[in-house]
Amino acid sequence: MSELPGIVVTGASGRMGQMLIRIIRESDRARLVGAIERSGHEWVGQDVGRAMGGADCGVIVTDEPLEAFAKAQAVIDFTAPEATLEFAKLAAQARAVHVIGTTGMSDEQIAKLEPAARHAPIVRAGNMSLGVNLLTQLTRQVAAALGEEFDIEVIEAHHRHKVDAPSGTALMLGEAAAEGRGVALEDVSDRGRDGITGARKPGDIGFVAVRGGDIVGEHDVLFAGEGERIILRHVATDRAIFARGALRAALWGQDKGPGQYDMIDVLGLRRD
Ligand SMILES: NC(=O)c1ccc[n+]([C@@H]2O[C@H](COP(=O)([O-])OP(=O)(O)OC[C@H]3O[C@@H](n4cnc5c(N)ncnc54)[C@H](O)[C@@H]3O)[C@@H](O)[C@H]2O)c1
Ligand SMILES: O=C(O)C1=N[C@H](C(=O)O)CCC1
Repeated sequence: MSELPGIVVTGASGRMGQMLIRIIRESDRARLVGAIERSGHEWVGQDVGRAMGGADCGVIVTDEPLEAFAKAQAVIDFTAPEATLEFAKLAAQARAVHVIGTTGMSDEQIAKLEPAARHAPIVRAGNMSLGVNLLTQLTRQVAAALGEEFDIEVIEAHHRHKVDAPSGTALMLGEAAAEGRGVALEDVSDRGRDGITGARKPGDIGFVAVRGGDIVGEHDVLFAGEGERIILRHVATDRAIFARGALRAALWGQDKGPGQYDMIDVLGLRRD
């Protein structure tokens, strides 16, 4: 029997990094072969099992990604935009599948992934859970059915440590709503109201971001009409849903050619 795919986790000490390491170590379909942290981080040089408060697992945290990627079949990366751009180049060099969960990337940064995707598969999604990816489909359908007499607002809530807004998930849902309406999100997006804003513009898609405590991630897509409202909601209560989705993407990518993919591809939800 051939060896299980080897996976490297970047941002090993982070909320998602630790969850990913746990899920991969529990899996009988993949092996953890590397853990990356930024230079100077106290975990560098330590066994990642021990750094996480358990027993040694034989994987030493390193700040030398290329060396680690060269031994792997996939890299799972939930870090920060600039780090992810660097990891994309290195994963492409190693011909490893790069699964990107990092959010808050600008359009310019996303465009910079293209050269890497010419050499190896990249799977990127602002939310790797099955539930949210299904919700994007429902959002597109409802937006297409309702028309502009229903105002669309995407309301998201996350923990106090989150650094980007709107969340990657909120933007996915906004994109889906815009697609359903046959418009470009950038033309109708309303992000951040303050002061005398004037009345709501018909057709706008609004975003509201709540930050507090330990909220894992909650998203409502509100369709507000005259005399009635529809609310599509996803509530995440456990980061394991994102980690399981990312591992699924890493395994799915093993027999795919170079290119950019998302979780709709991984989950087989693409319609045409
Ligand atoms: N797509 C999804 O399903 C999903 C789910 C949850 C979180 N996220 C996103 O994942 C990212 C991380 O979230 P988090 O809550 O784990 O954050 P976090 O701050 O807990 O972890 C980020 C980790 O990345 C590390 N890091 C930063 N720069 C690095 C570098 N150059 N080299 C190596 N490591 C580096 C940090 O040291 C930290 O350990 C965010 O963008 C978040 O929005 C996405
Ligand atoms: O905790 C976070 O940060 C999350 N980020 C993703 C987003 O921006 O949508 C997914 C949910 C959790």
